[in-house]
Amino acid sequence: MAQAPQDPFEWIEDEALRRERTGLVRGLRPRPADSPVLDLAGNDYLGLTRHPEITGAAGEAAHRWGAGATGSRLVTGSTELHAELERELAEFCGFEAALVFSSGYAANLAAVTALGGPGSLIVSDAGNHASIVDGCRLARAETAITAHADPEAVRKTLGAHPGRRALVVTDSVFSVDGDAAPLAALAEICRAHGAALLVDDAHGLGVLGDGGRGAPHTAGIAGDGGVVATLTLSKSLGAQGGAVLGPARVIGQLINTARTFIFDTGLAPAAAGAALAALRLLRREPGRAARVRTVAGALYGGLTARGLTAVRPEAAVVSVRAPSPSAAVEWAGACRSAGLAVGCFRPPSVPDGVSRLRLTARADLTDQQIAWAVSTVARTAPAPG
Ligand SMILES: Cc1ncc(COP(=O)(O)O)c(C=O)c1O
Repeated sequence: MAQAPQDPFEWIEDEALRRERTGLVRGLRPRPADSPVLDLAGNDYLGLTRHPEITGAAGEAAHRWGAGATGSRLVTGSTELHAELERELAEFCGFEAALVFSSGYAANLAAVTALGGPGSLIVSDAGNHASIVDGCRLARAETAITAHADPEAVRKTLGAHPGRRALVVTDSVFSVDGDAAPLAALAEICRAHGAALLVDDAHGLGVLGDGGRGAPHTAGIAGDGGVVATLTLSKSLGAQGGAVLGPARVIGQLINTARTFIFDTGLAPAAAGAALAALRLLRREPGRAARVRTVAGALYGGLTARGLTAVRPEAAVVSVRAPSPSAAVEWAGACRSAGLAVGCFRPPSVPDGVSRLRLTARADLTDQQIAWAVSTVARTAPAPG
């Protein structure tokens, strides 16, 4: 008798069961447009995503150029919006040239794979964002993972491979804990070893330094011939998309070899228009960057004064330690029920044993909202285990 055919997705149920047992189930919930919840989970650091100037620019761009880019820019060409955005981003952050991508994720895949090819060495910080990790996997280079924010480990690794083409890659501000990379030291080490340095400044743009020009500019390394940066347009600029900034010859190399540029539809005109309008607004109102840092400091100060363990924030991310994945989920849920949305980080987004609530500072928060957010997080905290 013929056997009943096997269920091709039985394994999914086994995995789902395992996630349930370990408190790691993820799911989507509806997001009403006019939610009364105070949002400290998103990355709208400058409070620009609903700013009428930005949404207006997005609408105008879509009206003029279409809702989508319709293809790769190598096929359909570059709109003046894309060109202006690239010119102004590069100039603002202190680099020679820029190239925009459909996301920060795609920008990181592009930069890591194009600059760290087969035969080369990539030296990547253990705390780097998943898009860098994936870039390393796709690059087909030898990858050395170094201890978190440890320049001496980078020096030692490069020293063990003299004369080898090498790329050192790091987040400027790390996504989970909001701590900073030692950029000046890394740049000096890279210079001494003839290695390139790639800095993912997703969390620095719009927040760090003079008017929000970002971490490489602040560290005084933006114009170095060996330094390249990646950005996202989806956090401080309130839009969507990503960019790579660096010497013109690096940008030329990306246009010719980066698969996420060549085989991906270009950045949507609405996103390019919104990001450009946000960048111009930031230049007009540079105080927004400093305000984000003040708000982050006030959140951190309030939370630690109430006995919670948090990491001193370098930019907008304020990370609070949770005792376990399930405690983090319950804590974030209790905050939401009280009207406060906070991020909840647990494995596999972060290493085992590391669960966090993450609050993101926003320039448009009032002092009253900050005080209320602090008291809500403290009041809903799980009892110390
Ligand atoms: C450090 C870092 N790099 C890259 C990205 C990816 O950017 P995007 O969301 O634009 O793809 C993020 C976003 O979460 C990030 O935090």
